[in-house]
Amino acid sequence: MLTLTLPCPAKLNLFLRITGRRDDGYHELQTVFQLLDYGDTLTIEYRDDGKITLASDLVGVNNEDNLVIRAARKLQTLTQNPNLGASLNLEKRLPMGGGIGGGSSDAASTLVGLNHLWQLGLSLDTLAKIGLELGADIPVFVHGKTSWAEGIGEKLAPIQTENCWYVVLKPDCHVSTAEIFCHEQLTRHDSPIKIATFLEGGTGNSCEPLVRKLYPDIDKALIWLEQFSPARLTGTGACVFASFKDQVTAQTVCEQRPREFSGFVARGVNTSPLHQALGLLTELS
Ligand SMILES: C[C@@](CO)(OP(=O)(O)O)[C@H](O)COP(=O)(O)OP(=O)(O)OC[C@H]1O[C@@H](n2ccc(N)nc2=O)[C@H](O)[C@@H]1O
Ligand SMILES: Nc1ncnc2c1ncn2[C@@H]1O[C@H](COP(=O)(O)OP(=O)(O)O)[C@@H](O)[C@H]1O
Repeated sequence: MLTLTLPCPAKLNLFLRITGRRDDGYHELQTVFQLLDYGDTLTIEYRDDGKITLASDLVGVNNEDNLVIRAARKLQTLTQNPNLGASLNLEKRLPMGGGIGGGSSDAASTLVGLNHLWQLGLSLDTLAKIGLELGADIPVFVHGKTSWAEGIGEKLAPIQTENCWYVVLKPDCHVSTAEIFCHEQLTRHDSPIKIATFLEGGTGNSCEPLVRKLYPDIDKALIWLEQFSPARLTGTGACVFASFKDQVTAQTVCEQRPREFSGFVARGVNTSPLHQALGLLTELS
């Protein structure tokens, strides 16, 4: 097959605790990455002239800085085969800087897709390690399973979460992950918890108090969504979310949102739509 069209699903952080800080400044976390059946779409066309090109509707990011191109070039360098190339086309649906992992998921689909198209035969573990050098959130999308995560998000253990629907709201602001992690008021010493505590529902997002204070629009979105179901920040924001038992209820809530928030409804999935599209779980895991 010479062309692949692949999903790049979003994630939510169902909770987020910051348990420490490494010598390199990166923070150690505990989180659950919940994959969603909603995301960007990446098309990859094989080329045999060694060129890598990208067409993208992402505004504000140069192609050379786009994680898709950066991931493709990194993999190409490792292959040491000057003929392997690709024309990539990225259709963005996920808001940038939303804490829902759009750029990371695009990069993961690039790595997994090119591995397939270029017939490199690299394992998901190897692809995840390559991805981790580009961003802490890439490994979970490479492995493609809703997971309990530790370390900086690279130590992953798949878990099964309840089958539910999420309303995700994006206030009209952009949160820089680096800004939040550098902030002096960030809580950095949460005690580690066990999975049972998460399953009992006794957890939150440690970035949320600071982000709410710095971004009043996010605070407003959380207050609005709380009317319907417990609401939370994902990652370092800017998106907030709440879960619902069925699609109709979630859609009804989403449609009532104040127009200052964009939003979408998505189903939580335990296996990534990317892996379902490629039938990868049996082939590579
Ligand atoms: C904290 C999370 C939770 O999902 O936030 P979101 O980005 O999704 O909101 C992520 O792990 C983020 O992952 P990602 O967005 O890939 O972060 P990176 O590009 O690797 O890092 C951006 C910057 O954030 C800081 N950073 C990031 C992750 C981490 N565990 N500790 C950090 O201190 C570092 O200053 C780094 O330079
Ligand atoms: N394909 C891409 N999609 C989104 N952002 C990208 C992409 N490539 C590079 N970026 C950069 O990565 C940053 C984080 O983007 P994103 O993954 O959407 O946010 P988050 O990490 O908050 O979920 C953006 O601010 C942007 O500068």
